[in-house]
Amino acid sequence: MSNTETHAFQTEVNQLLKLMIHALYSNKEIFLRELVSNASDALDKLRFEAVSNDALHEGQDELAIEVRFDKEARTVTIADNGIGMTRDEVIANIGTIANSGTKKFLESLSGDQAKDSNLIGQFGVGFYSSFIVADEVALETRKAGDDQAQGTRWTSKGEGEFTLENIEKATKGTTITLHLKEDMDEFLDQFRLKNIISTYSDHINFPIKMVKTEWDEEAKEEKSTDELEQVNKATALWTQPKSELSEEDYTNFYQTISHDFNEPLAHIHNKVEGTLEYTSLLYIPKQAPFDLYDRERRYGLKLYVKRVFIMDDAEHLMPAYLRFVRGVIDSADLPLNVSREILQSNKVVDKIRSASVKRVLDQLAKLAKDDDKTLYQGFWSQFGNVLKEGVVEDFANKGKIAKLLRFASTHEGSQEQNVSLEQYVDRMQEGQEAIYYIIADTHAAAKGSPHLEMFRKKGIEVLLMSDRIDEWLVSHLNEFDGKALKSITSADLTEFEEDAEKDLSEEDKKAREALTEKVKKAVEDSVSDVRITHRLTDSPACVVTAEGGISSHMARIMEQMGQSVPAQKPVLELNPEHTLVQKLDKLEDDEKVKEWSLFLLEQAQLAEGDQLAEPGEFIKRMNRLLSEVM
Ligand SMILES: Nc1ncnc2c1ncn2[C@@H]1O[C@H](COP(=O)(O)OP(=O)(O)OP(=O)(O)O)[C@@H](O)[C@H]1O
Repeated sequence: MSNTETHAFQTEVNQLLKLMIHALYSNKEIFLRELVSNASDALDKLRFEAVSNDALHEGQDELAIEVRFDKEARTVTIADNGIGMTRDEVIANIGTIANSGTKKFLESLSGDQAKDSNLIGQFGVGFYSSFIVADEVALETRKAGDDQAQGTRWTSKGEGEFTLENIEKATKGTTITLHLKEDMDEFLDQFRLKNIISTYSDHINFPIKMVKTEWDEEAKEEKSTDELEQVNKATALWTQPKSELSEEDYTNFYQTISHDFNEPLAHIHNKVEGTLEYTSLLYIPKQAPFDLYDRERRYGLKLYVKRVFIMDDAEHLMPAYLRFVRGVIDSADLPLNVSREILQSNKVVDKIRSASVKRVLDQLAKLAKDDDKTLYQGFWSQFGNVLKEGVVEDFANKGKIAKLLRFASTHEGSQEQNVSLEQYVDRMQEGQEAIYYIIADTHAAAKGSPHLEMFRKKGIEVLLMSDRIDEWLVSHLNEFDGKALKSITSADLTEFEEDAEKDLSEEDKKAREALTEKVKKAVEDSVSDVRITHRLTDSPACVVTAEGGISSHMARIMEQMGQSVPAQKPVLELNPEHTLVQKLDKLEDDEKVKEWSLFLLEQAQLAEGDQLAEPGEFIKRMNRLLSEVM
């Protein structure tokens, strides 16, 4: 029974294919790198599974990839004798987009081809890159260990649908045949294909073979022989000494394992010998993938044991906050049958992990120190928010990570996060004890906050934070270089009190006390205290968080996350220099005092980005007060 079925591609796949063909046209030879990389993964998987089940080899001990071309049929074929796929796996893997990150990527496309072409760099291209050069693709596969009658053929012209049928396939593994488009004859050439393989796939861990050609003197052309020859070095790149590897080798290997066609930002290659023996080749990408914040996102590290691939996404080898790191770790000290469970609590893994984390952080510190800041700033804009998680997550490296943080600040005035805590400390004023910051929902709200007025006047720098994670960040980063981090919206800013009150007469002090008492009585249901402010110059009032309380910004985040937040009353601070407050001070009618006090409280809450409990009441009150003065 051939059991032929035709399936429609998910609509997104069509969209993706079109975009890919357009965006990668000038890079079209990468199709071979992608297919060889998939073949190599399939061989890796077979080798790993065959450790516990030798029968999976089906008597073929050599694992290899074969690349052939046929000038008459105009095809290029890539075959592997790896793990293969069942019919169900073909349906799940090829022609469907199961990965939620990919779905999000597709949703973000604008439909404008030029703009979207830039985005494709954030997405791994993989199997679909076949359609850049082919107008018809056939994939024949059989799972290792299955009966030879259980093979599957998948064919598609890349235009909306694919067909599946059952076939007999004598050998395990996958063969992909590309029927080249009209203008792709350049790939029907031994020299060209060999050249692409040695450029991109020289260090694939398995032999890549092609049919040997010989010069035919009579016909005056290269003729195929019956022999196969190996066309790549097939040495795992990470086992080579650094001195023998070029930047280009490192980049090509990165692109092979990551399916990213950007260059990496940096690579870190180490061979460790001694009590522990392992090699690590870690890459920091330039661009964040789309699913960086997806909880189910795969990690980018591959684990090998003595050059045998063990697993992808080895999440125990890197903490979550460095989940963007890609690369390979090859250990000589782990057993081949190591499982994810074993990795979770294994001393060898712990040591490799902490050394690898240190290497990545050191590399980042090196980049951050560069005279040319563009690379580090580029990194920060892509991965800064993920790195901040490290302050919360990685106690041992908190100090190192803190040095890598970058913030927007009143010193620069721009939205770009480019000020380090070290720079801030260097610029601190004489006698300044704390590092001041403000957190708001947006950069504009932080920058426009009335709380900054006094700091501006005194010329004290304030860090402007507006990322979602910043509240957690500062709650775990109490100090830097011996200086406390202090929110300028917290009630506790006593260091400025003395300065503000030193020229006041006793009489003035008493008058101010009377004012705060009067206002407190008027709005005592809504506030925890009323004080004279030290932080305002232009605004009449502001609200601050009571000591030990949760900031209103934090309360909002917690509410959005569905957590219950205990009701809290803010502290209302009044600016005695402001006309409105001076007029309020002169009012005698209790009702009027209450109206004006509530009005000042509510406008201060609005300036803070808080939601008013009764916005309608606020409007009514404001209109009443306005009509009185008009
Ligand atoms: N030669 C092959 N042998 C066995 N399975 C394969 C082969 N080629 C592809 N696959 C399966 O199809 C899946 C999808 O391949 P595809 O190239 O689209 O993406 P990918 O390799 O998973 O990676 P990425 O999303 O990083 O590009 C693979 O994960 C693998 O399970």
